[in-house]
Amino acid sequence: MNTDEVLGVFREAGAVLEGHFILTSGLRSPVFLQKARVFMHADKTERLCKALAEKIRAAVSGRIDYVVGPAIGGLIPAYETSRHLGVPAIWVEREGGEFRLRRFEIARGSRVVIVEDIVTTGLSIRETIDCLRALGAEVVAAACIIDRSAGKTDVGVPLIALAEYEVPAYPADRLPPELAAIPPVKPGSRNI
Ligand SMILES: O=P(O)(O)OC[C@H]1O[C@H](OP(=O)(O)OP(=O)(O)O)[C@H](O)[C@@H]1O
Ligand SMILES: O=C(O)c1cc(=O)[nH]c(=O)[nH]1
Ligand SMILES: [Mg+2]
Repeated sequence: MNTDEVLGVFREAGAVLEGHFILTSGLRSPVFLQKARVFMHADKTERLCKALAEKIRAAVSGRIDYVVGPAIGGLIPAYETSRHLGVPAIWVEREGGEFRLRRFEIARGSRVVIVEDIVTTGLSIRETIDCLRALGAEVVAAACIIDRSAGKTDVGVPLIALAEYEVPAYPADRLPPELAAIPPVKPGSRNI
C-alpha cells in the first residue's frame, strides 16, 4: 500500500481530525490521526496490517519470536500484524507511568519487533525498547502504520513505516495564533 492508500483508509474512517491536539510528547498539532476509528473496522485493520507484515518480512532477516504492541494504540495493530506474520503478539502497558511487560514472560535473547500505530517523536517506541532490552530481548525492528515524522525520527533500530505523512507539531510555548485560539484536547492515554 502507498501513503495515499493508507491515508485514504484513515479519511474514509473519519480518523483524520482537525483542531488543537496535545500529543503524547507534549507537542501541539492541528491534526490528530484517531487510529481507533480505523481499528474499529476489522477489514480496514486487516488490509493495513497485512501490508505492514509484508514490509516487515521483507526488511527483517531471521526469526521473529514476538510482535510487541505498546498499549493502548499499539494493541490492535500489533495483534493483527502478528496474525499475518504467524508469531505471537504480546504488549507493554503503563504501570506508574512506565511501560512494563506485565502479563508475559519472554526468554532472554528473544527477537522482537515492536508494532505501533502512529509515530510522532518516537518517544513511545524508545520507551518500549528500554523496557524490552532490560528484559534481555533483542529489538530487531520497530514498525508503524503512519510515521508523522516522515522518516526524521531515530528510534535506534530500523523503523518500518507503512506510510509517512508529515504533520506540523509545535512546542506549547510556540503556537501559531490560529492554533492558540482553539482550546486544546488530549486524545491519548498517557498520564490518565
Ligand atoms: O512517537 P510519539 O511522540 O511517542 O507519539 C506516538 C504515540 O502517541 C500515541 O500514544 P498515546 O501515548 O497518546 O496513547 P494511546 O496509545 O493510548 O493512543 C500513539 O499511540 C503512539 O504510541
Ligand atoms: O503524537 C501523538 O501522540 C499522536 C498523534 C496522532 O496523530 N495520533 C495519535 O494517536 N497520537
Ligand atoms: Mg500509543
